[in-house]
Amino acid sequence: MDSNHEGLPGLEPQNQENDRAKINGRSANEEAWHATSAAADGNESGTIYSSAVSFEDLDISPKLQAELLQGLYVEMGFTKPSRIQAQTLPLILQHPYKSLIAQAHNGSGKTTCFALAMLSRVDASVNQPQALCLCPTRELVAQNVMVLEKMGKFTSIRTTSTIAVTPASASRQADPFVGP
Ligand SMILES: Nc1ncnc2c1ncn2[C@@H]1O[C@H](COP(=O)(O)OP(=O)(O)OP(=O)(O)O)[C@@H](O)[C@H]1O
Repeated sequence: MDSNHEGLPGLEPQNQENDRAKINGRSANEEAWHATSAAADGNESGTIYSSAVSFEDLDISPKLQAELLQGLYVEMGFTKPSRIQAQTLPLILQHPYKSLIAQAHNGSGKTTCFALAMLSRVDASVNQPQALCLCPTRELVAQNVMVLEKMGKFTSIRTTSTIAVTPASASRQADPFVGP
């Protein structure tokens, strides 16, 4: 978030963000996305890496480019990459592929970074699992599957999920009175 924002008196930082988002009529996620996107438009070009101004700038697989751009524009409703997307996607999509650890604010668009990378780097003509996304919670599994299905809607790529059942999670499921 913009570090120049004055804090709202009497609120914790997280509550201040939520409150500011409510005042602007946006969800906290939307607010965060607008803030990071605005920063990307500013004069913060100190990076040694190239960054993408548009989704067309990216090395999306030529075989899937039209379908994935349709997914991004039509299904997801995006117009241009957010800052974290602009900075990371060229690294993930360009040969030689790099391993990447990235950190950015909640709601800054990180999911698209790995979702688009997974969809672009699989070979849709090969009918076998080619990309694996490990998630720490079942809610994130559901959220990521939804994004992958929407973004990949115009491709023939299929997404499926599996949830590990541990003794602890199995006993929680068996007892309806134990919390999530
Ligand atoms: N390039 C973009 N243009 C417009 N909206 C976007 C863009 N990228 C992401 N969004 C939207 O911003 C919201 C937050 O994106 P996303 O969930 O990918 O962020 P995140 O960084 O993964 O969040 P979290 O840290 O909470 O998991 C979503 O509603 C998503 O559709």
